[in-house]
Amino acid sequence: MSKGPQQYDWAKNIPCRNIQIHGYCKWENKGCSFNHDIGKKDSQSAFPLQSLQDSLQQLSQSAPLMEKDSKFNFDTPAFTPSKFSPSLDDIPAFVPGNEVADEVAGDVSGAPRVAGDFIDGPVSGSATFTGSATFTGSAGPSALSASPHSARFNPEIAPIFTPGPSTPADSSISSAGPHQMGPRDPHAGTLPPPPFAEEPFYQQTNLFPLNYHLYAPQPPPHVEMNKKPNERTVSDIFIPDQLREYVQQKNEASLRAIPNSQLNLPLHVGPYHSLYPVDKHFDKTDKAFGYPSTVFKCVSNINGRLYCMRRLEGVPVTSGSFLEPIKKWSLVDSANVVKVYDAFTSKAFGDISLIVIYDYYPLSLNLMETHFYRIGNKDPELITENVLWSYFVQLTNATVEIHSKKLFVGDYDPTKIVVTNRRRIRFSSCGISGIVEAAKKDHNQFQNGNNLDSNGNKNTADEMAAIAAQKKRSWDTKIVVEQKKDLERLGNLILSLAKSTIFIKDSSKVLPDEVIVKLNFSDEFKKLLRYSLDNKSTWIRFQELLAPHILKITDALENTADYMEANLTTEVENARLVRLLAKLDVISERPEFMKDGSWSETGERYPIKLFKDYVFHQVNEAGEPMVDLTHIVSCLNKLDAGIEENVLLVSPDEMTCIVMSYKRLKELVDKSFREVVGR
Ligand SMILES: Nc1ncnc2c1ncn2[C@@H]1O[C@H](COP(=O)(O)OP(=O)(O)OP(=O)(O)O)[C@@H](O)[C@H]1O
Repeated sequence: MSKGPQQYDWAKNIPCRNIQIHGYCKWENKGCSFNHDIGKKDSQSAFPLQSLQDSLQQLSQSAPLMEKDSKFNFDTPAFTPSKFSPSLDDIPAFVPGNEVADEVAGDVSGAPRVAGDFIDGPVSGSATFTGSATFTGSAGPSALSASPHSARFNPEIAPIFTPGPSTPADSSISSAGPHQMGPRDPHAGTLPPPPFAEEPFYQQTNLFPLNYHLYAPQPPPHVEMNKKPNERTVSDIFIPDQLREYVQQKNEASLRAIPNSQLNLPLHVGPYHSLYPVDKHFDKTDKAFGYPSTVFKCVSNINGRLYCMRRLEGVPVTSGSFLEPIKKWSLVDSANVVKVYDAFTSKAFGDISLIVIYDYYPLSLNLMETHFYRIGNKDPELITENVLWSYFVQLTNATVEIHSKKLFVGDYDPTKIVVTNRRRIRFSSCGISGIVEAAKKDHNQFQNGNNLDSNGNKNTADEMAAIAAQKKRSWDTKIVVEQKKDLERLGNLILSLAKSTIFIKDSSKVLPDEVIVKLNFSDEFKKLLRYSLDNKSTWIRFQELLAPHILKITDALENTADYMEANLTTEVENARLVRLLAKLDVISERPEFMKDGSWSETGERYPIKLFKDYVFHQVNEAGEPMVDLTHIVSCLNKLDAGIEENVLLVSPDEMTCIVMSYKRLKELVDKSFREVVGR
C-alpha cells in the first residue's frame, strides 16, 4: 500500500536538511516532502558556490597562470576541473587538521569548499636552502671542477652541470628505500664497496658510456617548419642538443677514472692523486724535450680541482734552480697559453721524475692530432686559410704576452699546442724547455764542481757576483735574439701546416718561397707568411699587418661569447628551480611524520600537496594526463618569487578547493622546510 504525499504534509514547513547540509536536494521534485524554498534561500549564503565561480572567473582574469598570457603558448588547454558540483552521494567528509584546514574546510559536510587567501598563520622568514640539510654530502667526482675555472672566467669552460657517476642498475640500491636511510646519513643508500675499495681515491665513474639522448629529441622538421612565431618546442627552451652533448662529453672526460693498480700508476704524486693518462698514443718518445714525457689528468688534494700533470723521465735534477723558469712562466696570463702552476721532482713512479702541473682542458687534442690523425671516430680537421689566420692571431697573442714577461716561446711544436675548443689553441707545455735547460746546466756545474773556476780553484764571493751579473746580461741578450727568432718559428709552423694543403713532390727540398707561391691562399696571407719568415722582420710590423684579421677573429669570438651567453640565459634559473623542487619533495610524503597531526597532509602541508598536484598532475577534460612544461616552469617560478597572485588548488576528487596566493604558499613551503631541517 503506497503512502500519498498528504501523509507527509506535516513536513512541508520543515526546511529540507539536504539543502541545509549539501546546498541542494536531489529528491526535490522526486518525492521529498520537506520545504525546499527556505533551504534554497539559505543555501546561497551557507554554500558559496557562487563565490567559487567568482573566484574562478577572477583567477582566469587576473592570473596569467598558463597558456593564455604566456609567452610560450603551445595551445594547450588550461586546467579546467571537469565538474564543480559533485554528486551528493560521493562527497567524502574533509577533516581539517589545524589552522589551515580550518580555513579550508568552512563546512565539514563535504560540500565544495572555498577558502580565501591565508593572512594569518606563521610569518616566514627568509628560509634559505642551506641550513644543515644534507645536500652537501655527495662529494664525489661530480664535485670536481676543472682547474681552468679558477684562472679566469671563460664561457667555454665555465662551471657546468656535472652529472654524477653513472649508477649501475643494481637491485641492492633500489631496495634501499628512503625509510631505511638515516635522514642525515649522507652515505646511506650508496653503492656497495667497489672491487677496488682498497684504492682510496678511485671511484667507478664510467661503467657505461653516457647516454646523450635522455632529453627530448629534436622535434621532426615538419613541426619546426610549421611553428607559429609565438610557439615554442621544448628544445627551444633549453640549450641546443649539440652544445649540451659537447659539454657533457667534456664532463665525462673530466670524470674518467681508472684504478691505479690497472696501469701500475702511483696512488699519488705529491699532493696530486687519481692519475688518468691523457696521452692518446702511449708512445714514449723523447723528441720534444730530449726526455720521454707522459701526460695525466689528476686531482689536487689541496683544492679538489683537476689538473694536467706532465711527467718527464730521467731529467738530471741536482738543485732547485730548475724552479726559476716555472716561477716566471706562472706569471704568463693569456687565453692562448695553458697556465702552469707547479713543478717538482717525485720518486712516486719509481725513478726521479720531473713533474710539471698545468691547467687541464678535457678532450683537447694537439695540432698534429687535430689535423693529421684520426682519433677515435673523429676525422682530421681540414686546414683552411681561415683556420691559419686564426692560428696566426692566437699564437701572436700568446707570444706577445710571453715576451712581455721577458720570456720566449722557443719551439712552436705542433704537438705542444693544444686545441681546447673549436679553433681555440693554447701553448700546452710552457716552461719545460727552460726547466730542462736549467736542470742540465746545474747538472754540468755539479759534475764539474760547484763554484770552481776553470783552474779548479774556488770562486770568491765577488767572483760569484760577477758571474751572476754576467749570466743576467747574457740572458737579456739571449732573450732579445730568441724573441726575434720566435717570429720566424711561428712562420715556419704556419708554413708547415699550410704546406699540407697542397701536394709537393720532395717537399723537404723545396724552398719556403716556392711553397708559398703554390699555396691556394690569398695574396695577403702569402705576404704575411713571407714577412714572418724574413729575418729582417719585426714583431711590431708583423702585428700591424695582422691587425685587420685580428678584428675578424675578435668578431667571431664575440659572437661565440654572445651565443654562449644566450644559451646560459636559458638555463641559468635551472639551479634555482631544482632547489625548489628538492625543497618541495623534502617536505611532502614523509612517512615518518604521518602520525604527527600538525604535519600530516590534512594540515599545513595540504595546500603544498594540492599545489604539487596542480603543477605536475594536470589532466584535460577527459581526465587524461596532460604535460605542459611551460605551466610547470611558470608555476614554480611564481612560487619561488612568492608573488601575490592567487592560485586555485583543487583536490583530485574535486571535493576541496583552496584559493591561495603564491606568497602564502611560499611561506608554507619555507616554514615546512625549516621544520624538517630543524627536526
Ligand atoms: N693541459 C692539457 N689539458 C688536457 N690535455 C692536454 C693538455 N696538454 C696536453 N694534453 C693532451 O695530452 C696528449 C699528449 O700530449 P703530448 O704533448 O705528450 O703529445 P704527444 O703527441 O704524445 O707528444 P710526444 O710525442 O712529445 O709525447 C695530447 O692529446 C694533448 O692534447
